[in-house]
Amino acid sequence: MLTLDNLLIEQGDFRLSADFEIETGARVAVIGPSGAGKSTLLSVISGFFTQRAGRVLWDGIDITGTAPGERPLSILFQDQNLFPHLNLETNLALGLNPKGKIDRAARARIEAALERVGLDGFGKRKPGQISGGQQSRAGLARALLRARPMLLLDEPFAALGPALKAEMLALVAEIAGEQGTTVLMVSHDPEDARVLCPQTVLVADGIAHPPQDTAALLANPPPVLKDYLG
Ligand SMILES: Nc1ncnc2c1ncn2[C@@H]1O[C@H](COP(=O)(O)OP(=O)(O)OP(=O)(O)O)[C@@H](O)[C@H]1O
Repeated sequence: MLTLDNLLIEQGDFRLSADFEIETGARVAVIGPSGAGKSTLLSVISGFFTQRAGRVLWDGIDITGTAPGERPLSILFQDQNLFPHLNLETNLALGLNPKGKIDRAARARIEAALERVGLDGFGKRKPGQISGGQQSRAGLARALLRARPMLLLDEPFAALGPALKAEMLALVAEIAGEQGTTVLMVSHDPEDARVLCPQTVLVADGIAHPPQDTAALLANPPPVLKDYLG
């Protein structure tokens, strides 16, 4: 279980509070107006940005002071955070250990992860030598390989066409289901929330609200969400 305990986030004039829990294995969309603080909330959970007050806990253990790489999570951004000068094999190996060392066991796991996302035989290619959709798959393969309890997605599939995006969301659902992964996904597309996430955290007016039923929220959105959805 992820617990955001009385979090207060400040960034210049910007303030955001969050005080709720997310059950293990839940899939939760994070939606709200541009600039509301969705990415910042994910940065605090992943440890790249430090909150003003409050704590982040995983299964009751305080991870507030834990370095990003040591937290029980993987995070995927739109650019898939792949290193352009390294081939996919090495990019994936860096998900396993910080030096990217590839022994026989690691190679087998990397090959299995690439195969799982439909990229078998692509290990020696660099990110620039594959398509955007394939880069998304490679990013997901690295997250899959790390097999951390939480997967944070910050609009990783926003640049993909509708068919590819649907395919990636289905792949996330499948892999998260198998590994029991807790998923938090920032998206501007309410359809993504509908498809992947039974629950949604609404971030608006300085508050990250506790998770609520996605279908009910989208069927009857509060004014701030209605304005944003158009
Ligand atoms: N380095 C910074 N210094 C001060 N304020 C910042 C900084 N970076 C972001 N902000 C502010 O923090 C707020 C939250 O930004 P954030 O990127 O988390 O919003 P978001 O909901 O993810 O937006 P979007 O949907 O447009 O990506 C914004 O109002 C932004 O202007």
